Amino acid sequence: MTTEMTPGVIWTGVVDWSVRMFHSYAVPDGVTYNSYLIKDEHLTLVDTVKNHFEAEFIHKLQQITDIKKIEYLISLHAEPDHAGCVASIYNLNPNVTIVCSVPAKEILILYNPGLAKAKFMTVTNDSVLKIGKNELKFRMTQMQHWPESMGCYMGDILFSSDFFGQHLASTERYVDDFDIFRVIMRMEDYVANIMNPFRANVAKTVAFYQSLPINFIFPAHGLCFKHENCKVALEVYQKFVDQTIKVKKIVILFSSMYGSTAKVSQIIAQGVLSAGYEPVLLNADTVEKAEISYQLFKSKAVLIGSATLNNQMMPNIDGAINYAGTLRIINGLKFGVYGGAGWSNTGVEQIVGRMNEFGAENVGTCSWILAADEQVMQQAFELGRKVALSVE
Ligand SMILES: Cc1cc2nc3c(=O)[nH]c(=O)nc-3n(C[C@H](O)[C@H](O)[C@H](O)COP(=O)(O)O)c2cc1C
Repeated sequence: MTTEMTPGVIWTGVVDWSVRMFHSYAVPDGVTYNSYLIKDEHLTLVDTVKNHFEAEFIHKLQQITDIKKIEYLISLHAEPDHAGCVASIYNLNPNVTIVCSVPAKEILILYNPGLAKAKFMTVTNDSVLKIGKNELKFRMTQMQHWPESMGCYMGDILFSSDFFGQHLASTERYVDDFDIFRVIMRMEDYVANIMNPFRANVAKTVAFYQSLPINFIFPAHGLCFKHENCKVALEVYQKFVDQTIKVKKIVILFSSMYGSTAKVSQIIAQGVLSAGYEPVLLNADTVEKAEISYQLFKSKAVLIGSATLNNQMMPNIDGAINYAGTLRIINGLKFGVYGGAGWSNTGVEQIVGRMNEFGAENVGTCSWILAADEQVMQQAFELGRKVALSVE
């Protein structure tokens, strides 16, 4: 199926319904790879799809046009989920001009050496491409994900590439026909897991996009936005760059072997609640790292509970801290640590050190040997409360 998004712009993407893990990023609602065909005097395709879907993609395009008639292929981002069929289009139509940023050209050729012979047009913020009645302008968004990404805009339409994207598989194309809260949640999850390390650069692009007279946003993943709903997408990114995206929640992340650390987590949650914050309990052994990162991204503080295993913190706590830490989600968080051990509480000490390295601020710890008695429970309650009260 293709969809006419607005007169002259046709969605030619594919829906990846069954994917659940995407570059180690859990995507429980699947993924969509969006591509758009602009019908103007010079037929123009904006992005392709992941190579696994080449057959479906080419079939779709052939239903609506002769691929040889495509004059420009705009490759906003050279990552294979969007540029995976650039070579396929070139092979069917060697006369096509591939329009991309300067660094994208090199990446596209590295991925597909056959493209070395293709016609390229590299563009910058000052470039204008006339395709007939319409003209395309470009906005470099380099190092706001990858080093070569860009957006492009045509009148009141913004083709935003990964900006405003969400990992969602859907038969609907516009947010208007979908659950908008789910879209917002998935967009925030995308920001946490992909965009967060690049906040300072993203802020400049958001300011620029806010200044455009946008009436349609066509991202490279997920649902699209039109009219008033464009504000919804812009607002998520504005809150992200303004650092006002957090809500009154505190994550309690734990991993336990024989249950004492798990049991204490419940008491910690009571302490958090007593201070007026909502506890979000996440078992690191059953919740995906991407979900943990999203919850930390939305939270004002974190309490981490871990048993000691072979003198270390539990492995899934280690993995979650590293994943969120390198995404810079831990930086600036207030935190408490708790946990049980058999003879020496090195796991708790190790977590404090790791969290400090990632720029978080320790508020306190609570530890015990083998079983948590009533005194430990009281200390745990106080720790939960203290961490919550430490948040401004
Ligand atoms: C495989 C294994 C390795 C362990 N290694 C350590 C250790 O290095 N240091 C320690 O103090 N306790 C160690 N323990 C003991 C646990 O930390 C202890 O049972 C603790 O109470 C578990 O907390 P939990 O009830 O939350 O699982 C180990 C236990 C197991 C099963």
